Amino acid sequence: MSDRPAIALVGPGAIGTTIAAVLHEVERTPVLCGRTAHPRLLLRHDDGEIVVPGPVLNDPSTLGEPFDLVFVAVKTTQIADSADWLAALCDENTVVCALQNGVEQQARLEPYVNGATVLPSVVWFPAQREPDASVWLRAKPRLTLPDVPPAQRVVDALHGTRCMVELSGDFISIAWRKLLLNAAAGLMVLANRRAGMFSRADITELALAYLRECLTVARAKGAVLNDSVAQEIVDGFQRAPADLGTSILADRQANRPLEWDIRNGVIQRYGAELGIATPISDVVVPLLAAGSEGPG
Ligand SMILES: NC(=O)C1=CN([C@@H]2O[C@H](COP(=O)(O)OP(=O)(O)OC[C@H]3O[C@@H](n4cnc5c(N)ncnc54)[C@H](OP(=O)(O)O)[C@@H]3O)[C@@H](O)[C@H]2O)C=CC1
Ligand SMILES: CC(C)(CO)C(=O)C(=O)O
Repeated sequence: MSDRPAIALVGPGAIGTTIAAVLHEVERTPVLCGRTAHPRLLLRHDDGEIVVPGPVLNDPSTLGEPFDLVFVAVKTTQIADSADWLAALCDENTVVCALQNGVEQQARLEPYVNGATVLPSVVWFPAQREPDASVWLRAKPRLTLPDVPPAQRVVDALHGTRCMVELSGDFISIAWRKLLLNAAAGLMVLANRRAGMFSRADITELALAYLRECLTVARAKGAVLNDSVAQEIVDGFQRAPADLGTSILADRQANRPLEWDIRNGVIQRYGAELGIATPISDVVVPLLAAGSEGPG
C-alpha cells in the first residue's frame, strides 16, 4: 500500500456493514461513504456484535485524495447515483472491489472509476438489514476473487479478519454458479416468500427447470458447470432456514428498485444474443421488471 488513504467503502448497507465491521475489528476501519449519514454501523453475528464508529459521510466533496482500495457495496441500481463518490475516491492507482451480485461488475463500474482497476467478487454470505439499519449476518463471511495481481490488495486488507477470501483461477465459472443461485432466488420475489417455499414440489420443479435454462446460457458464456449444479442449488435452498430471504426480496418488500436485470434479465439478454431460447426467463423477467418499475 502507498501512503495515500488506505481503504474506503461506498454503500454501508447489509454487505458493506459486514465488510466495514470485519475490517474495523482488525483496526483497518474504512472511510464510510453513504447516502444516509448514520452515526455508526452495527453488525450482529453469531458470537455477538461489532460497532463501527461513524459517521457515515454523505458528501463526496469533503474527500481529499483518491484511495488505494475502494469496496463498492451499493446495489447495482444505485451505481449511477454513487458517481460522485467514485469520482472522488478513485484514480488509475486505485483497486475497486465490487461487492455486488452479477457477472457484469466490471462493465457496470468501469465508466465511473477514473481508470481504476475494477476487481469483481462473489459475495457468498447472506446479510439482512434490519429496520433500525443494523445488519444481521446470517453466515460466515466469504468472498471469492479472480486470481489476478490486483486481488492481492483485497487479500492483504482482509487478512486476519473473520471474512474468508478465496482466489480462483476459473472465476467465470464461480461467478456464474453464484448468478444461478441469485436467479433462482428471484422466484422468492414472485411468490413473496422466503427459502421455505422451496420445500414445495411444484416450486422445486420450476426452480430446476429455470436453473437448467440458466445453465445452458452460462455454459455458452464460458462457465464450466456440471448438470448437478441445478439440483445442488435447490438442495441449498431446502437446507436453508425457512425464513432466509434474499436481498432482492428485501428490496421488493420495501418497494425499492430491484436488481432484476443483473440477476435475471442477464440470462434472457445473453440467451437472445446467442440464439438460446429462454422461455422461463421470458415469463420471470417481465414480472420482476414490472415489480421493480411498474407502472401501476
Ligand atoms: N444482502 C445480501 O445478503 C447479499 C447482497 N449481495 C449483493 O451486494 C450488493 C449490495 O447489497 P446489500 O448490501 O444487500 O444492499 P443494501 O441495500 O443493504 O445497501 C446498499 C447501501 O448503499 C447505500 N447507498 C445507496 N445509494 C447510495 C449512494 N448514492 N451513495 C452512497 N451510498 C449509497 C445505501 O444507503 P442508505 O443507508 O441510504 O440505504 C446502503 O447503505 C448488491 O449487489 C446485492 O445483490 C450479494 C450477496 C448477499
Ligand atoms: C444471500 C444470497 C446468496 C441469496 O440469493 C444473495 O446473494 C442475496 O441475497 O443477494
